[in-house]
Amino acid sequence: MADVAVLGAGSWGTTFAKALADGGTDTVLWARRPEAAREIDESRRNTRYLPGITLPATLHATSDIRAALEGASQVYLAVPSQQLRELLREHGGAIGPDAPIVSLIKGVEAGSRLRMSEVIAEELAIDAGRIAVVSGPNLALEIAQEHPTAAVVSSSSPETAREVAKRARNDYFHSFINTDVVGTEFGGVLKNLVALAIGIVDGVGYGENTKASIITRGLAEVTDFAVAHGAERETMSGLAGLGDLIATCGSPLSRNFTAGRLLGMGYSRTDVVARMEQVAEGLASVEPVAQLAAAAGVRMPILEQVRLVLDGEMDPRDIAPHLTTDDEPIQE
Ligand SMILES: NC(=O)C1=CN([C@@H]2O[C@H](COP(=O)(O)OP(=O)(O)OC[C@H]3O[C@@H](n4cnc5c(N)ncnc54)[C@H](O)[C@@H]3O)[C@@H](O)[C@H]2O)C=CC1
Ligand SMILES: O=C(CO)COP(=O)(O)O
Repeated sequence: MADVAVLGAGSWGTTFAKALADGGTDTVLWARRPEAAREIDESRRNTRYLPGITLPATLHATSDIRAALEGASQVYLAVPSQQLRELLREHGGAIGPDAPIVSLIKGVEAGSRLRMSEVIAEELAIDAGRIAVVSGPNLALEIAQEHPTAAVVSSSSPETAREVAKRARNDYFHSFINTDVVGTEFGGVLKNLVALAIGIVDGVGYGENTKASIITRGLAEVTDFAVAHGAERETMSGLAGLGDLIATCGSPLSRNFTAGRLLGMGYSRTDVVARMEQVAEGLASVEPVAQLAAAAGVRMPILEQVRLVLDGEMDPRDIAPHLTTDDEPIQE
């Protein structure tokens, strides 16, 4: 029986479990595949997702989800967004009645268009104050290599945010707290879409001015969208907004950047999906975010152009000149 459980042993779940264990928290990691759990437990490696990383001996792994959840005082979720509901439906009953549930996921559910904290509240029928989300400039492999960084833990309950942040910290990972769950979650979702755009123009061969223009206008777009959905504007200039935008748009480690780059090089959406070995959440978020933006009356020209490129309706070379869809100059 461990003190906290992390569900999902991909690159982020494994890295986050390592960070918790390195901070002194007794942590168990649940992997769906028994051979993955065995490799982590016996060899202290997760070669598929974190090549070259030795995991701490204090971190344990299992493919028995009920055993992982037994007695866990906090539960961290690190599966792809489109798989979360099914996981909770099947195994949510094994989660202890008071344990805070923490989403590490950066996506929205297609169809329902719900944020992950909303999926958790709906599926587990629990109060929002028991739910927290973590977001920030957190490229998994860098953190697994112990490069220092920070994140923000957000919950409508400051007490829950504090309890989680006290665990989710160590010498190389620092957690701040806030109560703006909407802004913190949407920051993590929307930077993936801007990273797709940056990847596309990188794949085309455009340079730094193009990328800086897209990041800057992207932040304005992300902020308008998040504020229209109830977020605080300041959150978008924090770690979960600007911070994550900088990290994700500037790094070849980003899967969203990589997926965009392939699109920019001329690969189709189908080819890109087939080539990605890890989840690039932005690909699944484009449609639901575009629908949410339309419903809220928020104009998102960069997102719109990413959607057109993904659908094969726009030549990637045309994306950057159209930072706005207006013919008339508009106020920055
Ligand atoms: N990798 C990173 O740098 C970061 C990722 N995230 C977010 O974390 C979430 C997870 O991403 P990664 O770990 O990076 O993805 P990944 O592609 O590296 O791993 C996903 C893991 O989920 C497992 N999985 C897939 N479907 C499942 C299911 N139905 N039940 C149980 N397990 C299932 C896979 O086997 C795999 O172990 C995403 O929302 C991502 O945006 C957030 C911050 C950093
Ligand atoms: O969320 C991340 C960095 O903060 C990881 O980005 P990618 O999912 O694009 O790899």
